[in-house]
Parts: sequence; C-alpha cells; structure tokens
Amino acid sequence: MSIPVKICGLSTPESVIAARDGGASHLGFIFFVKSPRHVSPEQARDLVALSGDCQTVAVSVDADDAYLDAIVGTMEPDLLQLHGSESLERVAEVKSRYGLPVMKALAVRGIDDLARAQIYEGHVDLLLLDAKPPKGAELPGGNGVSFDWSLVENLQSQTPILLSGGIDQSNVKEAIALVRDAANGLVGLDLSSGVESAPGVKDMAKIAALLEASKTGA
Ligand SMILES: O=C(O)c1ccccc1NCC(=O)[C@H](O)[C@H](O)COP(=O)(O)O
Repeated sequence: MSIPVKICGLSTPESVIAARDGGASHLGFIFFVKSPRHVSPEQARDLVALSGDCQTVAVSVDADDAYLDAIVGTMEPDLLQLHGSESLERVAEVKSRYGLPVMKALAVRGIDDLARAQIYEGHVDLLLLDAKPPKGAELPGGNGVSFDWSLVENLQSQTPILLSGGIDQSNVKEAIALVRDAANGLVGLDLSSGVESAPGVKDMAKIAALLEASKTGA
C-alpha cells in the first residue's frame, strides 16, 4: 500500500513532472528568498499548471498578509504550509483569511518539542514534524537532517502528521515502516534534499526511486 509523500522544494517543470508521474501526493513550493529552492508566485503558478491531481502546497516562513495574498492570489495552492514560528492566533488568521487548509511545521529535537505539537491539535489540518535546523543554518527547513524518530512513539495525535527531515534512499524504508506501523497520527512523508544532487537541484532518478519505495516499502 502506498503512503502519501510530499516532494518539497520543486522549482522546475521537469521536477514537477517527475514527482507527479512518480505518484507524489503533494508538491511543495518554497517562498523563502534565502532558500536555493525559492520560487516567485508567478513561477509557482506556471509549475502548478503541471501538477495534475497532486495537492499543491505553498511553503512560507512567518509571511505577512501582503506576501501571502500574492502567493495565494497568483499560485492558488490547495494547502498552506507555515514553516516559521506562527502562533495559534496567526494560524487562525491565515485559515480564516484564505479559507484553505493549513499544515503547521514544527521543529523537533527532543521530547519537549513534541509536546508543542499537541498545542496545534484541532487548530490545523495537518502537522509536519521536521528536524530542528543545525546551529548556524540559514534555513528553517530543507537542511537534510533527521531528528530521533524513536521520539514519535510518544506521540498521540488526532491531526494527521507528515514525518520529515533528512529522508533519503538510505532511511526511507525505516521511515515508511514507522508510518505503516503508526497508530499515532503519522500518515505520510515529506522530503526535499534527499531527492537532490545539490542544494535546490532536484534529481529526477532520485525522485522516481524514492516514490517507488513509498509504494513497495523496499
Ligand atoms: O526546503 C527549503 O529550502 C525550505 C526553506 C524554508 C522553509 C522550509 C523549507 N522546506 C520545507 C520542507 O517541507 C522540507 O521538505 C522539509 O524541511 C524537509 O527537508 P529535507 O530535510 O531537506 O528533506
């Protein structure tokens, strides 16, 4: 049985097509200028035109209304991923302003970070558990590092969760097994660097291989 997989940081038609045809459930587009994966709302709109049946996700970091207005109005995403330190109040504002489902990303290093995830329960449509960025990192996500996945055993969430951070060919089998065995809310995976040949450069063969693994678990 295949599990939902979001491929994030797509910025070219080739990579969108590879993710779409490989069976990705969600396609993520990054709106964060410091990221090598950053796209403009207009670029995202053109890429979304190739997205087929995939859910399209606009990833922003503590964005203000003006920027979100431009993103939503131009690209028309299916889902908003908030990858900064957005409060519950800000999440509620965003949900009501755009009428779109919201996925809140949370940075995890230790057990206390998972406790914070519970705060968003019932207020967001999806949660994404990502690794805390390494010291000095410029990006809040897309760093290719994992957190200790054994921590998710402590989780009990009614809100569906995507597992993220440093998933690649070397550990995807373990990640899939975690999702398949989970009775705690984990429903799928999210990844970016693990299907790249260099930061921001997606590798079509890696995308195809990872998505194939998500179907077979092998
Ligand atoms: O990927 C980025 O460059 C990025 C920049 C700013 C905010 C979020 C970002 N990525 C969000 C994602 O959903 C990534 O897929 C997630 O962090 C996992 O990335 P990776 O560890 O590289 O698989």
